[in-house]
Amino acid sequence: MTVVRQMIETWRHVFKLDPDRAISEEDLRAVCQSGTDGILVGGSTGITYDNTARLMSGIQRYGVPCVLEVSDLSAVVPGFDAYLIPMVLNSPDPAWIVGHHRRAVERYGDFIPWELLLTEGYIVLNGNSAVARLTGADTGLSADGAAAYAHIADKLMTLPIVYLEYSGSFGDAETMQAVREAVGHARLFYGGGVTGPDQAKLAASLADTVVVGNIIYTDIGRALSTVEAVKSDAAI
Ligand SMILES: CC(C)=CCC/C(C)=C/CC/C(C)=C/CC/C(C)=C/CC/C(C)=C/CC/C(C)=C/CC/C(C)=C/COP(=O)(O)OP(=O)(O)O
Ligand SMILES: O=P(O)(O)OC[C@@H](O)CO
Ligand SMILES: [Mg+2]
Repeated sequence: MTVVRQMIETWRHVFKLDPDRAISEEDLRAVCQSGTDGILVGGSTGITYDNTARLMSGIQRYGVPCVLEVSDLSAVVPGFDAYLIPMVLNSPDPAWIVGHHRRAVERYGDFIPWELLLTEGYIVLNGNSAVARLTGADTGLSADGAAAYAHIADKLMTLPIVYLEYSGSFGDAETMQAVREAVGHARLFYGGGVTGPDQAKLAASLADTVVVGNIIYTDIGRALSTVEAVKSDAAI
């Protein structure tokens, strides 16, 4: 197992910071010193080399693991602890599954530090999210349909991460349960609509790793409260 795989195996809670959104120094420090297991840097639109590099530098002052979730080839910045590479499994457009990836591998070739890369099999389920619009993901899946993608990612593709993505809204319980049952060896990431302790505990009871994003920018206190909620053993 690679070092970065070992690292994510320990993650229960991570914050996702978007290079395209402003955050104060005070809030950045609070997020980085919150006791979270890592910071994911990522977003689906407006991501540039400069805003990504600036955010990376800000986070790295605090010593928390800092990982780039690559969404744009022009914004691959050296210096992160690891690179997560999304594949949107329920997109009908192969560009979001392997197309951009082929271009990236052609472009970076021998310079790719493969031991720092991990692939994420995304299942995108909130049709109103930016990532669903960008990738045209088929968000009308039943619980069984979502679980089928999870089986494909976990068993046929043996991906290290299955990412159940409801960005902007909290997930459907039946679907979350079905995906949980389908994922065996992969790490199950859940993200979407975790805005306080109750949702954080519920997500933590089903997923291995809970990702908290948008609430950082609207209510920092509630965002910080999710760390302890996820890391405490009790599930609601
Ligand atoms: C020396 C050195 C560092 C070399 C570089 C090595 C390297 C990392 C090379 C790249 C290798 C590679 C294969 C790259 C893939 C390139 C690529 C562009 C792939 C496409 C990825 C993809 C499917 C993107 C779609 C969007 C997506 C899934 C983004 C993930 C993050 C996400 C869902 C954010 C949420 O978005 P947000 O904007 O917050 O949405 P809301 O508004 O709904 O909140
Ligand atoms: O922004 P939220 O809704 O918390 O979702 C987190 C993350 O899964 C987004 O990619
Ligand atoms: Mg977001």
